[in-house]
Parts: sequence; structure tokens; C-alpha cells
Amino acid sequence: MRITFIGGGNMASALIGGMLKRGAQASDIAVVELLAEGRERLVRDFGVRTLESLDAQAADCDLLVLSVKPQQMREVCAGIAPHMKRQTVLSIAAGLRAADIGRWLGGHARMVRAMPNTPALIGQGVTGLYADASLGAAERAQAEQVLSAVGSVVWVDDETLIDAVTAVSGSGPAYVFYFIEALVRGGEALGLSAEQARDLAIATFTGASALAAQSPESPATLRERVTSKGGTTEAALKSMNADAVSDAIVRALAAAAARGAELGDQLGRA
Ligand SMILES: NC(=O)C1=CN([C@@H]2O[C@H](COP(=O)(O)OP(=O)(O)OC[C@H]3O[C@@H](n4cnc5c(N)ncnc54)[C@H](O)[C@@H]3O)[C@@H](O)[C@H]2O)C=CC1
Ligand SMILES: O=C(O)[C@@H]1CCC=N1
Repeated sequence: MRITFIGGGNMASALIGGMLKRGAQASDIAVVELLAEGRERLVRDFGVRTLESLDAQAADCDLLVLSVKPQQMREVCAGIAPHMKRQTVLSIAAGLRAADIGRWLGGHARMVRAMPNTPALIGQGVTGLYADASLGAAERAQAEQVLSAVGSVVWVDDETLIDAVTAVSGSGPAYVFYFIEALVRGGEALGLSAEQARDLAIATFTGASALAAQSPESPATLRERVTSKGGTTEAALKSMNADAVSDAIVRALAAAAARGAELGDQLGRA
């Protein structure tokens, strides 16, 4: 499958890096990237063909991945609309609806929306996928092939749920890093070195995540197992509950999903 990325930034690099690690051929991948330093990095890191703007050869691909910022998408689509034929188009942009992107591409119908996340870089991403019910199985499989090379995939059958996926797992790595940063800060405040606190915090996240993934028990039960009556964990969780940390996280996810819908409304109007 020949794939052309439009936009070679953070997320496209995570997808390309993951795909190459899983055996994809660099010669099957082209990347249109506006910035010269971005193109140099893509060639150096991945050995893929790079271009400043789409040419006929790169447009003649099986899958066109739109990986620019939502605010850049409409202008980008206007530039590639004359090249559109039967390619499947995969957008990873937050918020933007498939129908609006299809319209900007001159009435293109073969659209898939995906919301990946950055652990794709090490093959441990998770992606939510959506396509209109009218899209064929072969086109769905093309999109799924890219994303499943860099982690697991979850299809949703209602496009609004992509904003929920964005809130949970698209943005989610940032919350995890935020939590790790807080653990490190707390550990340092208690006298550990930065390095010790970092090692302990990251290993705890890795271990607890793996335990949650492998155990038949729910996260709530696993949490209870750590929490001895009258012990240290109980003291910490009481403090978190007093600060309504769980509710704050639920509100944060609602803010992320609302921002996705707002981006779709604002940018899609154009
Ligand atoms: N960073 C993340 O964790 C995730 C990002 N996304 C989505 O992925 C998309 C890209 O995000 P990032 O990679 O983080 O942004 P980024 O800013 O790192 O990458 C966008 C790239 O597109 C290039 N670009 C801009 N206009 C262009 C044009 N006309 N032609 C060619 N290239 C052009 C920019 O120079 C830049 O390198 C966004 O729509 C975002 O919503 C989705 C899931 C996760
Ligand atoms: O922050 C953003 O808008 C993008 C989408 C999900 C992760 N990064």
C-alpha cells in the first residue's frame, strides 16, 4: 500500500516511525511537509520521500493521510482537491468532521476519521476510528492497517464519539505525563532525587497499567487491594477525594470533548 502523508509533524512521525518498526517500506511512504527542517528530519529519521507540496506521483497513492492541524486543514484540502481520485482519505485531525473535509476535497466520499495517540511511536498506541456506514470494507481495512501497525484500534459507529475518544486516549498521554510529573514533584518534595522519583513514578505507571491490562479484576478492585485499612494509601486517597481529583479529571475530559466539537463547528462552517 502506497501512503502519502500531508503534514509531517509530531503525530505523522509517530505513525511513520511505528509503521517502519513493524516492517513497512520507507519507499512506500511519501510526506508532504511545508517546513524544510521538518523534511530534513523525516529523511534523516525515516528515509521516506519528502515534498514541499503534493505532486502527481505522491497523489497517486492508496491512502492519503491528512495530518496537519485542524486550523490548517481547509487550505490544505483546497490544494489537494484537484488531485483527488479514488484514494481513501484518513484524517487524524481533532474535531473536524468527515463530511466537511470531504466537501473541502471537492466532494470526496471515501473518508475515514481516526484519533490515534503518541505511544504509536513505540507501537503501543490506541486509535479510535470512524467511517460512514457507506464506506466499503476494503477502504476501512486500508485505514485500519496503518493504525493497527502502531497499536490497537477501536471502531465507533457514531462520529460524535470520536470527540470522546479524543478526550480519553487522544489527549490521554498528556494526562498520564502530567500525573507522572506530579508524582516526581511529590517524590522530590519528600526528599528523593529527581532521578529516583522519575524511575519510581514511571515504573509504577508501567507496572500498574500492565497489571490492570492483564488482571481480570476491575481497576477499582485493584485499587482496593493496594489500600490497607488505616494505611498509607487510604491517607493519600482521602486527600485526593477531599480535592475531588476524580471529578476534576471527568470535567477535564468533558472540556477536551467540548473543544473537539467546537473545533468541528467553527472550522467546519467555512
Ligand atoms: N499530537 C498528538 O498527540 C495528536 C494529534 N492529532 C492530530 O494530528 C494532527 C497533527 O498534529 P501534530 O502532529 O501534533 O501537529 P504538528 O504541528 O506537529 O504537525 C503538523 C505539520 O503539518 C505541517 N504543515 C502545515 N501546513 C502544511 C501544508 N500546507 N502542507 C504540508 N504540511 C503542512 C507543519 O509544518 C507541521 O509539521 C492535528 O490535526 C491533531 O489534531 C491526533 C491525535 C494525537
Ligand atoms: O491536543 C490536540 O488537539 C491533539 C488531539 C489529541 C492530542 N493532541
